[in-house]
Amino acid sequence: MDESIAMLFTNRATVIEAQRVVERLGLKIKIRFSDHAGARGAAEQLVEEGARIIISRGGVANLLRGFLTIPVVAVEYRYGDFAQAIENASKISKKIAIVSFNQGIHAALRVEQYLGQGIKLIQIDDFSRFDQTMLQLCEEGIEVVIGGHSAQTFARKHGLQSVPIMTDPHAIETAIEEARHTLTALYQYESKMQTILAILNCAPCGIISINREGRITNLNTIAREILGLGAQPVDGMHYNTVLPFPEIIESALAGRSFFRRVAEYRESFLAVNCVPVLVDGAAEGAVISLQGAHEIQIMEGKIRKQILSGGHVAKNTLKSIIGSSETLRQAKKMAFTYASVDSTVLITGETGTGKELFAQSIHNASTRQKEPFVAVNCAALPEALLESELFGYERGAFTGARSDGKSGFFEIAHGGTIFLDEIGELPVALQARLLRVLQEKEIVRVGGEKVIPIDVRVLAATNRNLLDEVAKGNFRADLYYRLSVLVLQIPPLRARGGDIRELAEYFIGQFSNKYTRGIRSIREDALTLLESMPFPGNVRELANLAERAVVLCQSADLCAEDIRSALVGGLKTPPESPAVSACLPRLREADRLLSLPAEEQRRRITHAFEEAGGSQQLAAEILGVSRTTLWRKRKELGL
Ligand SMILES: Nc1ncnc2c1ncn2[C@@H]1O[C@H](COP(=O)(O)OP(=O)(O)OP(=O)(O)O)[C@@H](O)[C@H]1O
Repeated sequence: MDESIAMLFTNRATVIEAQRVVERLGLKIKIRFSDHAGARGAAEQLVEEGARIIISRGGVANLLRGFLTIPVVAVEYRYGDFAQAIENASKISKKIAIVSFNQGIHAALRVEQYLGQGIKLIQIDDFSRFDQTMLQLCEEGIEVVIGGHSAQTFARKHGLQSVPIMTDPHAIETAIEEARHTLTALYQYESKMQTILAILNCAPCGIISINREGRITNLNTIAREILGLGAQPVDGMHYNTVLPFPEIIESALAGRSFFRRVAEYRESFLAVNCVPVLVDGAAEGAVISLQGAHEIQIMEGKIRKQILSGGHVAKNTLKSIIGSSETLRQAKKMAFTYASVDSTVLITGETGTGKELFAQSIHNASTRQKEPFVAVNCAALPEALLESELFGYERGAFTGARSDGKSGFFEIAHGGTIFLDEIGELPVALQARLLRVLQEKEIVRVGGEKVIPIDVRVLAATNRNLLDEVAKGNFRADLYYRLSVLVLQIPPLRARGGDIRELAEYFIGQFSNKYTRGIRSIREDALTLLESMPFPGNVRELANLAERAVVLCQSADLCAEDIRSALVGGLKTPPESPAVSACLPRLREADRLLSLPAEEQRRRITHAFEEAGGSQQLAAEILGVSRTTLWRKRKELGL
């Protein structure tokens, strides 16, 4: 630390005294002599050499404080210094004047009172007054001047005798002590400042601090980026040259805090927080934090992704779609093409054909693949809940609403894809809202007012003929056209020829692994049987059948008999006849379910539920329909 202290004196005696002190204390402090004229240059040189604090005396200390930006410590004049000087001066003449800068005057006053000799005491605060002071002293008959280096020089110039004020070594020691304390405080202050700067620069938002006058005292790199300031120096500039929301800042300077204010800035928006810096209850300045709307959206997306990881991801890709029939290959090719654009796709096809599989694959082949994929089954949620689930709700929107509100599926899907399955089931009132969202690309939460911009690709699916629904007035024509910018038709399994074989092998292999059944092969009779079946529940039905057959299979070769066992009401009853034809009516029964009279449908569904012990999934499997079809049916039938 001592290397950062330097001494500069214009009096050789003081230099010698200081050298003695420094040597005695074993310090490494630089000591320089300079005449009065060269003091400024000598001080600047010392700063260049690394001095962080300078010790000087009297008028020179005053002079240095005027232009140096580092602290200057003055060696004090002491009572004894003056007493000694007066004694020396008295030997020359009794007509004595002490000419001192203000620091010395208090010690000198005590000497005058003590001696009571009518010694003249002159306080000087500016070099320019020396000449005039000496002239006046000559007129008054003064013969000896006691003073520092400057006073002595001027006294001699006007023909007066001069006596120096010597420097007490203890005063030098005290000055060194003071310099060390000041340096320690300076280091602590700098370390705090550097910490604050580091905090500012690692904060994920722009931060600006201003003083009471509204002048900028600090701003971090992100604030520069947000405000487009480049490297332009802004310290000391008034905030209104860069920040266009004076009402918030002025209120903060009056002591109020603001959080999450939205301010317009260059055709975009900024989220602004602004808090006053309070000292003894009064605002001494303010700190403003800024976030660009775009950055907030990116951050939100990342957070959402972290929170939702696993929950809203699409697992499947085009590669996971099994089957090489021409119709399926065409559908895959079209899906791949659709993945390269951002338009809405309407995916149509019978239940269980793989519409969601295709939706996931489109998402995963698109540029949004790293963003959320949110699948919503419009038929599976009660109408009353669907709106708030889709669009979210604002704090206190309805009784029981979580106090902080909730983001809806559209917000969750921000940056990614939303898959609206069973879109044909969307209530008409929500159809109008959805249309607005698709057109405006922004949502307003239920019970809220704030417009939230969203960037979401919409994929919708239906197993209904939507145009028929439009004709019946159940589906808005404008929404239909908005959704069907691109259409992807997934062919039913019966139109895919060889796919049944491929899929059967795939599913049997999968379930054999899952249940560790060790099935080595699938006998040709099993595959032929499967190929001869109509599969109204399409791939889902085939997968379910394969699962049951694997569980029932007792050997390493899965045969037609295992398939037949699986067909008969699932795991319970063995088939009465091994003939393929005997199996078909059961499948067709499932197929027919949907066209049976309502009463019969009701009976069968109730029965299936009883059989399934209340499980919707199992009941759907027993009936050979998808869960959502079953859900829809139950809703229609009021079950
Ligand atoms: N080509 C395929 N390859 C592998 N698995 C498939 C294929 N097609 C469908 N599946 C599987 O069949 C099941 C049903 O598919 P998916 O849910 O995508 O059908 P969906 O048409 O959306 O049905 P719904 O209309 O009932 O919602 C899923 O388990 C899916 O993984």
